[in-house]
Amino acid sequence: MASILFSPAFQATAIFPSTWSELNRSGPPRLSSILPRGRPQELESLKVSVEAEPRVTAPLQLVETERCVDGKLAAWTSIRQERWEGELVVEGEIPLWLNGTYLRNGPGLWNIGDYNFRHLFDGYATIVRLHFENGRLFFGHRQIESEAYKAAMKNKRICYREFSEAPRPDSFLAYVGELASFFSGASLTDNANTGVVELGDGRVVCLTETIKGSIQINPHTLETVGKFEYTDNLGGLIHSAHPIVTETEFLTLLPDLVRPGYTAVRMEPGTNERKVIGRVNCRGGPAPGWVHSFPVTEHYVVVPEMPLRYCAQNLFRAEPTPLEKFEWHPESGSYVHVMCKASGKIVASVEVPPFVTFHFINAYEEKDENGRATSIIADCCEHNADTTILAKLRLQNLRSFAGQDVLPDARVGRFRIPLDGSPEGELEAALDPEEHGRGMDMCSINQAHLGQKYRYAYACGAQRPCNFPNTLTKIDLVKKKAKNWHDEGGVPSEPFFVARPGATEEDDGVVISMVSDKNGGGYALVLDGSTFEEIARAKFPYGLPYGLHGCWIPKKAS
Ligand SMILES: CC1=C(/C=C/C(C)=C\C=C\C(C)=C\C=C\C=C(C)\C=C\C=O)C(C)(C)CCC1
Ligand SMILES: [Fe+2]
Repeated sequence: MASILFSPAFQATAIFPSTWSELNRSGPPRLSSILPRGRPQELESLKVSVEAEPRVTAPLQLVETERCVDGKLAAWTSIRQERWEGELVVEGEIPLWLNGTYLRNGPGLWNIGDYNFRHLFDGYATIVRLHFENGRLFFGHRQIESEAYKAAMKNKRICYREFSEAPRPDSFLAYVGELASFFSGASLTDNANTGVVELGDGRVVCLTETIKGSIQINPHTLETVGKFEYTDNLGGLIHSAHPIVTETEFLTLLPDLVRPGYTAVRMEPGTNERKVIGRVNCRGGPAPGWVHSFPVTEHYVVVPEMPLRYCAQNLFRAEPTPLEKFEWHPESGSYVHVMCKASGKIVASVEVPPFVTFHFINAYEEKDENGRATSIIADCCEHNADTTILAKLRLQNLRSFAGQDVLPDARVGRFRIPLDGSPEGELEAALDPEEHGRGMDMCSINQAHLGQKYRYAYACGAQRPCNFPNTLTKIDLVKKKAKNWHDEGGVPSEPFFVARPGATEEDDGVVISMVSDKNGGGYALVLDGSTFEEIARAKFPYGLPYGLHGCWIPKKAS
């Protein structure tokens, strides 16, 4: 019997489903008591009993090096337990107008017992919830119960093809029992670990790049509601991980791996049916370029075709390949296509310099004096056309930082796409990348400026030397300057901007992030959107794995 002291901050409901406990037999100790509820300030220091479970020589053990231990970044370690919920003690002041829920999704479990996954993007999804209510902050996390996760828990081995991991054929066949499935989309994962969106009708859906990996959750309990089934017959295996979601529509791109091209589709709130807006054929290469995200303007869908292209063989290959599911084809050219949202017609298709991006920031139309669009500006987090960032995100590299500056340079890549029929578009840095330490990814903007002219972007930048973006940066695209926030030795996740209700200035609001600190712990962070100064933080009961993307669900007016 061991005991640890938790600060009064944590009034926990600690729940350990048998699957988790079985999986991590030698893992973290179990909280055996359920702590009282009440204002944290009113609670005494709580002594929580923990019992270490007997170590067994089962195939599934949480390996010592994978554990979230003090003094080691929790960002690259598996989540400690399947779920937790409680109130956090807030240092500083959360603005009283900030009422609602920030949900953040990401890969949080990178091992099945002593079997360790290779890549950041392989982990089974962990959804985290920060609920803000009248200055108070409630926190929770939970595993998403995808088929891939449930099968791994049940069979104690990986059963579906993840980003860089593939099951041994006998694992999947034993699970699904059909030879044909191994070579079809059925063996691909539904591990919805990449993002989370609230649809216009209030349903909350976790996403990854497989269409089958669209999973509805309950935003209050984080419970998995079930698979989000699309009722149309559009078929296909993959879609962009980042649909554009507003109160009135859900837009996404479906890459066509058979006849290389992209179909843009729209789904209306209250329905599960995607309708085709239009299609564009690829201009180069054997397969469509990877389209993790794409931007829109008021009237157009911008379809990027990057030379980092899907590779159908790699999707079904058992052995890891250098670029995972992709191949680099610089000779195939790089293009940007512009599709009219109303008619589906292609109004521009230009060749651009080579680029590598996961995340578009925003796009807008530049207009002439008659209000006619003359060109499109589209901004993205651009990795200097260098694919090495994918390998840098392997867990072994992330976990082995020894002070060398190994993070490849990135910039805000600004495309200018002429709408006058010119064959070429431009791509340049929107500001000197030194402003943000030459690190640039995981961006957000004020959503009121989606598809519109905008001035500010929030992202993760770098303070070098580093092996991963380690700052939060606020970029002023007009002054071409950045304000940077940094906690030495820490790793912050996507800075998410939430506008103050009634605000008239673009940066009037807060920026929410979650930070893994150098001591193995972590905290929720709230920065002022305008000054970019810290206004509040709240320590988590333990450090969390790195998360990818979130969404804000404002408190509904009663
Ligand atoms: C890509 C395919 C799949 C899986 C994709 C997944 C699970 C996630 C992709 C996440 C990305 C691209 C995140 C990017 C983050 C960038 C960072 C943090 C950069 C920092 C550098 O500065 C499936 C689902 C396996 C299917 C096939 C295709
Ligand atoms: Fe993403």
